[in-house]
Amino acid sequence: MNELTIRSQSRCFEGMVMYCSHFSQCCNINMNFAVYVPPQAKTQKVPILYYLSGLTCTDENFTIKAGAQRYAAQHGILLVIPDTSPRNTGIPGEDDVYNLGSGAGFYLNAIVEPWSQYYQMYSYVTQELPDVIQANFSVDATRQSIFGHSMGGHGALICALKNPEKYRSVSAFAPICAPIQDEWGQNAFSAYLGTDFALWQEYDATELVKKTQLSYPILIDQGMDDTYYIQKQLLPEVFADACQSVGQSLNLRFHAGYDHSYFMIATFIEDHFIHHAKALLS
Ligand SMILES: N[C@@H](CCC(=O)N[C@@H](CS)C(=O)NCC(=O)O)C(=O)O
Repeated sequence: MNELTIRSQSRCFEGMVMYCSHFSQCCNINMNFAVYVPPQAKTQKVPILYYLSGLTCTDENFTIKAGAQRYAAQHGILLVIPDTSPRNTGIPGEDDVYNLGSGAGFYLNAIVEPWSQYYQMYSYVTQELPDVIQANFSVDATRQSIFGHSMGGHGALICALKNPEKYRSVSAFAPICAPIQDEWGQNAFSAYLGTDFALWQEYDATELVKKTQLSYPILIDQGMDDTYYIQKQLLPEVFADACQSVGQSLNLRFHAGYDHSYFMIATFIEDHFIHHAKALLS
């Protein structure tokens, strides 16, 4: 059940970048993910940091662009980078647009046919994938954290907020912060979740933080020249207001001149590792 196919592996900072695939029970199809196994895993069980990518990404974008392996090796943290959706499901139109279907799973469990047959990304990243990682790598499953970018930054926030005990820390680069209030979110939620507004709220970070607070601080970095920030797809201020109203600790940092790209992520990735290492290694 947890059998992995290793598509490729390359040595990196004395550890290993591995591209893997496996049959996912909950998504009902083969899924891809990338892993960075730090050198420390040769002799001990290491903590795990999940990274959820944004719209249009595969397991490759972060792996090749963020420069994360240097810091994962330094801190002895195993990185897991799932794909952003099931692929090649045969659902009509699945590859037609960048913000729905392939590359746009939104880390939720779809209830509307035909998406619901495959698009169970919330269960996949919070339950099935952690089981697969535990069964196949030298990890300490009691020590795991999560971060992500854009759609994946939102994914990280909801996974943490819905599971306050499961993760030790959370952070995000330019996350979508209030999907039920922006166009990307409304488009995806109506396709995947239908018209049940109460269910929409169950997958919205701003709504969730009003109900459940985390005992640890949330770190968010946002570039001020980010087109999607300017177009109000991300709405970090709305999330910040909700955090403030309920006393959730949030370190929201704005950076002049930075856009939505992986250049921004590469610039601030070290700080995110410091943030997570503090929680994972204490
Ligand atoms: N409008 C863009 C949206 C895609 C986009 O900016 N995706 C971000 C995440 S929301 C990303 O990480 N892209 C891949 C990359 O930069 O490597 C498109 O049509 O491609």
